[in-house]
Amino acid sequence: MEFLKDHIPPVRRSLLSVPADNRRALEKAPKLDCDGVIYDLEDSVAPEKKSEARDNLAQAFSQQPQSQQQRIVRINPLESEFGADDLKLVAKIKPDAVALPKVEHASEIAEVVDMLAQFAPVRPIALWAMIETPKGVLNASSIAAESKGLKCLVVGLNDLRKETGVLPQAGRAYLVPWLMQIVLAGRAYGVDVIDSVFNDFKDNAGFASECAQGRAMGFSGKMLIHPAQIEMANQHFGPDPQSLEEAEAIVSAFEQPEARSLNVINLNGKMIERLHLVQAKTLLAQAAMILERKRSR
Ligand SMILES: CC(C)(COP(=O)(O)OP(=O)(O)OC[C@H]1O[C@@H](n2cnc3c(N)ncnc32)[C@H](O)[C@@H]1OP(=O)(O)O)[C@@H](O)C(=O)NCCC(=O)NCCSC(=O)C[C@H](O)C(=O)O
Ligand SMILES: [Mg+2]
Repeated sequence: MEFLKDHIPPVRRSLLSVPADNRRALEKAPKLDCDGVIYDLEDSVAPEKKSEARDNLAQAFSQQPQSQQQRIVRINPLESEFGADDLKLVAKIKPDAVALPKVEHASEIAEVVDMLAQFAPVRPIALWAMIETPKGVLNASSIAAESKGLKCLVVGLNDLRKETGVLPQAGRAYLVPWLMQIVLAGRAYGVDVIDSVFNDFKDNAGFASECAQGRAMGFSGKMLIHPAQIEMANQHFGPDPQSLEEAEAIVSAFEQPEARSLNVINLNGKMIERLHLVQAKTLLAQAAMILERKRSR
């Protein structure tokens, strides 16, 4: 896997949102098997608790300076009375990324990048954008194309439903065109795409079917609200045994001397090209990363 070493896309199957004012949840989060934690200062924290929530995060990060999980802090909008203080905290605790809610234009990302460069000039912090308003969806491609430092688009369907009047329905039929627009925008510009939260955390069948749909649509993972959703998200968005077996077979087939100078081969009645070899190697590398993380826990 030598050639992939610096290019393995980060694994983002499961991203658990944790309200930063909830000390119990903050304590639990680092021990959970999710790929990332989104520490929320925005909608899950009441205005009078924002300051306490920031203090909690400062304490949590100082107690655990490194983490196997990707750590993302979702701040309040910059134009709100809380945005600037949130960003100062981000500059101090240095998470892996800062998530900006309700992004509608690339200029909002640029503004955060500039402010962070002032507060924390040494190490740039990656940006994630929540796409959860009608303008956000319409502008998803310019947001992805023009935002330096942007690594992820995360869909927020609660806000999008609120803003558009689309009803929550199994199968998300009326939302699928917008979801695909966001997937396409991200993929066109090398920005990862994460599917929205599923609110009914006791409905396992509904959640499983939405994970399967999100995976089939091309999302890399799902934002989660409850620890009970982690395992299923990991299963649906992670490499399954059959895909791993197929990936091994593809790698091995291209290693045969007779395949070395071929760009296309017949593998058990299926056309396989070198682009499938790249996909196979990426999958195997991600699976190895997941295993390694499990072992070192
Ligand atoms: C939804 C919840 C309020 C439910 O909480 P609770 O009633 O405490 O659930 P349980 O009793 O089932 O909890 C069992 C234990 O698990 C811990 N727990 C629960 N949730 C979390 C969590 N998110 N992270 C870590 N740990 C968690 C409880 O503390 C219990 O532990 P124990 O005491 O040991 O038994 C709650 O799950 C919750 O607040 N979830 C997150 C809400 C949130 O972050 N909202 C913002 C993100 S959603 C979003 O972004 C929408 C988007 O913007 C959009 O527009 O769509
Ligand atoms: Mg929202």
